[in-house]
Amino acid sequence: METHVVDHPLVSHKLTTLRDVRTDSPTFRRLADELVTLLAYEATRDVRVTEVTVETPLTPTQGVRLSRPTPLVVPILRAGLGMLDGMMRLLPTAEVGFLGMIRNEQTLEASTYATRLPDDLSGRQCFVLDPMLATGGTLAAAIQFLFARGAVDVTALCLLAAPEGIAHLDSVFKDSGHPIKLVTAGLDERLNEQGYILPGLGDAGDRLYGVA
Ligand SMILES: O=P(O)(O)OC[C@H]1O[C@H](OP(=O)(O)OP(=O)(O)O)[C@H](O)[C@@H]1O
Ligand SMILES: O=c1cc[nH]c(=O)[nH]1
Ligand SMILES: [Mg+2]
Repeated sequence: METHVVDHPLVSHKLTTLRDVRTDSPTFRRLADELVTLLAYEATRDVRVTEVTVETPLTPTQGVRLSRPTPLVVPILRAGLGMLDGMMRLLPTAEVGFLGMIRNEQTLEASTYATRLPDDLSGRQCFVLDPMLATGGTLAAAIQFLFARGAVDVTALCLLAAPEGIAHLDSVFKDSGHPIKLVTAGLDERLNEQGYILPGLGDAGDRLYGVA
């Protein structure tokens, strides 16, 4: 899997404040939104475009427009919802599918409680949004849903990733023949005994929306 850790002082600054335990929910939501827009700029570097001719007030010239079918953006509920607006700001014509997934706190197994995706994703570029890549179980299952419906390539945007999660995705998809890309604001050290990313930022869903 191609992994891109965005190295930019604004990204580091916003991520540091997200990590801070004193950052309240309204500030956390705003910073996550801003950070995603910066990640989205990197994540869409290979978005497919088609050459077109456009008339300026002076003369025709060559340019590009986003190709059809439009990309599909898939936030993984709940915490991925906190990344949706920031992504759509850069890709306003994208379509949005939804996956509701939750990780069992004891077994760390991911399960799916909601699926609202187009049936046919043939030829679609997909962007999956989930702030935390921990064991990788959630993201692996989400990506499998997309490939099963015919998606051709998948880019995951995560605020933070753990080495264990990246290794898991590498092993699950190594023979899949499908390109997968990860764009993240930070690659952290490891998981703790409860499967939380260290140093991390805690439970992203709780910090965005409160304890459910
Ligand atoms: O890589 P994994 O080990 O699978 O863990 C990562 C998942 O855990 C969190 O979701 P959570 O289950 O807390 O649900 P929430 O978004 O509703 O809080 C997070 O948003 C990821 O989806
Ligand atoms: O550190 C972690 C790991 C999984 N999910 C979170 O929200 N945070
Ligand atoms: Mg959570």
